[in-house]
Amino acid sequence: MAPRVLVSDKLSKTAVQVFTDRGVEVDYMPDLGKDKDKLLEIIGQYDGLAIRSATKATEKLIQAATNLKVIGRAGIGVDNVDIPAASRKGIIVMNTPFGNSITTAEHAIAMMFAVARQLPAADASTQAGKWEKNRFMGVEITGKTLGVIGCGNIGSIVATRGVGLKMRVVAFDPFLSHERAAQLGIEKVELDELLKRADFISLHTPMTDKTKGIINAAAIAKMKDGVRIINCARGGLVVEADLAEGIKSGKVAGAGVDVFETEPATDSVLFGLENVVCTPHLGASTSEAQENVAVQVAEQMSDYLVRGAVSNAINMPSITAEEAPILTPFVKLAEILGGFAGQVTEEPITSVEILYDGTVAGMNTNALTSAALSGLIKSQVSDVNMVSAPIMVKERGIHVTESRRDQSGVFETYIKLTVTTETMTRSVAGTVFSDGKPRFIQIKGINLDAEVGQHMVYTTNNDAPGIIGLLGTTFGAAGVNIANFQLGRNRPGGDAIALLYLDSPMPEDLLKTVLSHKEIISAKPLRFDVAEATV
Ligand SMILES: NC(=O)c1ccc[n+]([C@@H]2O[C@H](COP(=O)([O-])OP(=O)(O)OC[C@H]3O[C@@H](n4cnc5c(N)ncnc54)[C@H](O)[C@@H]3O)[C@@H](O)[C@H]2O)c1
Ligand SMILES: O=C(O)[C@H](O)COP(=O)(O)O
Repeated sequence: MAPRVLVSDKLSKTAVQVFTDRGVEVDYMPDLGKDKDKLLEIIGQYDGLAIRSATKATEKLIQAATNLKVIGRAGIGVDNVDIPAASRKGIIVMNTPFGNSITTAEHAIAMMFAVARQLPAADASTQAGKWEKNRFMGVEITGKTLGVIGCGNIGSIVATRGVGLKMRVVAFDPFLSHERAAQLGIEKVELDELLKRADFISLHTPMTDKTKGIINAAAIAKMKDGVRIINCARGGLVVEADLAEGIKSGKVAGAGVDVFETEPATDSVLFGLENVVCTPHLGASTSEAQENVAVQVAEQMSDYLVRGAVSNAINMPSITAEEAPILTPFVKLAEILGGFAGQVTEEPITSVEILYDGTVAGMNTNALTSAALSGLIKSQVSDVNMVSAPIMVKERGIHVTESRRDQSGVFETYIKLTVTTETMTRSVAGTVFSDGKPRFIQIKGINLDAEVGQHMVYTTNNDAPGIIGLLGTTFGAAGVNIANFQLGRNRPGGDAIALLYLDSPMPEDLLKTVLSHKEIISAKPLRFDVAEATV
């Protein structure tokens, strides 16, 4: 059945064509984002949800989204999506990080000019027939200092446009390197210095605990008299009441505000103040940007729903469409190894170590680790996948490490997963054969070569004659067919293990019978999510 996507915000209609061309059914309801109840009622029918900023993907909506696999944001900010809730539910959240950057940077520059020359007020006055030539005395931009807070995709475009306008540009961004600043022709400075030096300040950070309210009364007090502030990033970055005070006192000569603490902003302390230019979150609103983000999000969502490729996901490592088929058998292997460790380990796991050896070490190991963790935790929680597993493992305080090395043994490639609890360490390794099927090749350091089946049993015993016959007879007597039987031991007469691949699940009373044999130390039925053997 074709996957179904709901578009609940005003995306360019080109998105509909992209979805359809790629075999995805799409319902285009651009005003639905505002109708929370209706959205809640129908969201369960969809595999994908495509949004802009009007739809709020809250925890409540996510809980109701029983089939949802992906939320695609046609734009940059994902603060309208409850990412932890989506991750816990295994839903990928993706955005389009570049599609509207130029457009938004241009809006910030437009705001800077509008504020420097009071264009909106001058326009309104002129069209009202007042001809107030003396009222609208502006300032030049050339030679002024532009302070950019947050110098990522948009901030760096604003910065270079500033340089092009013959401004001196200083930027505050803890993640901006001096080399990158030099490349952009700007100066990297600390926040206080930026506040002290800038004639214009433009904000371009995401909304985080650290950036919320970054422009408040204390910050404004440190600024130059007559500073002009532009915010085309997120409303909460500026404390609106403090900015309004700054404007009223004359400390701040003007502000360009595209984003508000509460949106839609139908009322604000900033409305009606002298030289405050407001737009209704128009930063990304050009036909070019909207076409870019709509096409991109529809391509990304379709690629994921149809081909398993992941790009620009906030909560999952990327997997390209080219690598998806190569990665798939290894994703399965990693999940099986995690599944084995999760099912046989009966005490709390404190750490997991995953070793990638040989060719697999050069693959997308982030995705493989997510798959291994998903397998590991599946025995404890029913609803987990590669998106939710890392977060669940973290919540359980399990420490995860990854290592890679060049081919070190007879196998061209293998994955080894080691789990540690308070009392023991257990490892399991596996590989993918040329038939694309996963195999167990080592358990507890004991070599073997076992196919993976849907129903399996893992037993341990002291190496002694007659165990194969004993297990064979016991399973035969219970009418359970053994499809494959693999044994291994560390030394003659030492620790021995057996992995039995069964054609049907192991009945409870058969397990009791197996455990009643004094030669058998432990027996654990296992289940793996692989195709059932045809008998
Ligand atoms: N008005 C609009 O319509 C519109 C359109 C697009 C994007 N946006 C918003 O613009 C903002 C920037 O988008 P972007 O694509 O440039 O993001 P980005 O991730 O490329 O850049 C953000 C930059 O902020 C920096 N940063 C993070 N924490 C910081 C801190 N505490 N102090 C200083 N810098 C910090 C990061 O290092 C990064 O370089 C986002 O909030 C986004 O949602 C608004
Ligand atoms: O983060 C973004 O991309 C912008 O805020 C644009 O939001 P919009 O899609 O609602 O215009």
